[in-house]
Formats: sequence, C-alpha cells, structure tokens
Amino acid sequence: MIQIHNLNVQVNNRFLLKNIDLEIHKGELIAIVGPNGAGKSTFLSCVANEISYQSEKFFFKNTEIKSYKKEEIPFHRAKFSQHHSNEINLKNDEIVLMGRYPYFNAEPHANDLKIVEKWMANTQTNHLNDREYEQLSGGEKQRLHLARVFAQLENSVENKLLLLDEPLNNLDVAHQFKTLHLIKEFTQQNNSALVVLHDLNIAAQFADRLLLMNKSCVEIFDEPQKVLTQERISRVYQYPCSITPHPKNKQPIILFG
Ligand SMILES: Nc1ncnc2c1ncn2[C@@H]1O[C@H](COP(=O)(O)OP(=O)(O)OP(=O)(O)O)[C@@H](O)[C@H]1O
Repeated sequence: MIQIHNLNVQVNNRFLLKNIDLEIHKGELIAIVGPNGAGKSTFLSCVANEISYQSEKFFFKNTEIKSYKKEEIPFHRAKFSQHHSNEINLKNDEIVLMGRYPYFNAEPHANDLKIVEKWMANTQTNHLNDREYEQLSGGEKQRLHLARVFAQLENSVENKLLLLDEPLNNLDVAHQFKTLHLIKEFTQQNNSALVVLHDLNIAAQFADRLLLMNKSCVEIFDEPQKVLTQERISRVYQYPCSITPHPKNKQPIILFG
C-alpha cells in the first residue's frame, strides 16, 4: 500500500523527520503515537502531500505518490486534520457534502446526498442539520468532519487510505470507541488507515501495528505487544509507567505514574 525509503523533512537545518523507512500493507490500521513534537503530524502531512520532503522512495499503491493527478487522488485518499476553521459559512450537512465535491460539478447527485445522510447517521450528527456550524461543540464539529472524510472515500476504488490526525480529540468515550469501530470497519474492507493517537491504550486495542515516533525518527514500528514495553515507554515519554494485560483482549494496558 505504502512504501517509504529514506524520507527526510528539514526546515532551517533542523530535521522534522529523519531517515524514515517503512511499509504499510493493505487492510492495516496503524496508530502513530509518540510524545509532543515527535513528528507524527509532519509524517501524516508528507503522506498527504501537503509539505515538501526528500525521499528515495515514496510509493502509494505501487506508484510514486507525487505522480498521482490532483483530480485523481481524492478518490483514493482522504485526510482529517487536527485543526478545523471555526468560520465555515455552510450548513452542517453541506460540510459533509464537501467530501463529495470531487464527484459532482454544480449540483450533487442523489447518491451524493444519500452518502452524506449515511455518514451523518454513522457519526450521529444527523440531528445537527438545522444548527449553525459555529454553534456546535468541539466534539460535534469533530464528528461532522469525520463524516466528511468517510463520505469522500465512499466509492468502488480498492485499497483506499484514510489519514486521521488526532480524530478522537473532544470526543466522549462512547464516541471515541464508535469512531474507532468505523475506522476498523474501513480497514477490514482491504483499506488502510494511519491514525495519530495520544491514548496508547486505545491505540493498542484497535491498531494492527503501532508506529512509535520519537525525536523526528521511528523508535519502533511493530505490533502493540512488542512496542509497549515498560522500559521503552518510560524512556520515550520520560515518565514512569507500568504495564498490565487488558482483562478481556490481553493487549497491554499502560498505567502512567
Ligand atoms: N513548518 C514548520 N516549520 C518549522 N518547524 C516545524 C514546522 N512544522 C512543525 N515543526 C516542528 O516539527 C516538530 C514536529 O511537529 P509535529 O507537529 O509533527 O509533532 P507531533 O508529533 O504531531 O506533535 P503533537 O503531539 O504535539 O501534535 C515540532 O518541534 C514542531 O515545532
């Protein structure tokens, strides 16, 4: 799905990403974790082609990622960013409809409206239709934008890629888990997702592999049980912790302090 060799990002002689080598497979849910400033968002921005970088190889579905045509890529890849403008002068369903802009010219097709409705229902935002965007809570805005990116990738293309930068911000526990289940369903259909998460326990429960970043580099990229060791997590986060198995699924649970 994605093959990266020797990816570097440098700004003013400082490395924001250094010598990143990795491969992501079809159907994988990858959680990108690590301390503040480790380079997680920068990495996601590279995969979204939003910033300039140097690399020896950066393939997406066996094609150099930069060689995709601008009008072609939205059918294959969608990104949910960490920050959204508060001043969007659209109705709430029109925000979700933005995800369908690549599919129509002047007027949306009936299918686009149906897909908007479906994802507003899936993210439990359909009751917000009549409200103004500016008046929504942080979590409600967040869920609308999640609906938008899912709506964007609703098509028959195979092996799509979802990039999510801290999608659980502002969400209550139930909506955090519902969102992760939506992401998991997406990856179970042979698609992939790269998700920046701060909660290591949630990451361990849902992700196939964890990409632990530290100081602009990949510290380790492996299954949760292999990544989450007491020594490594205490060292990388510079905070003491202990680890115990989850009572139900046996994935590691980290307790800080
Ligand atoms: N355009 C830029 N110019 C200079 N430095 C930048 C730029 N963008 C990001 N950085 C720096 O690069 C480093 C990595 O930032 P990034 O946002 O990727 O970290 P992160 O791991 O996502 O952090 P957080 O958990 O706080 O969101 C930070 O020190 C940040 O200040």
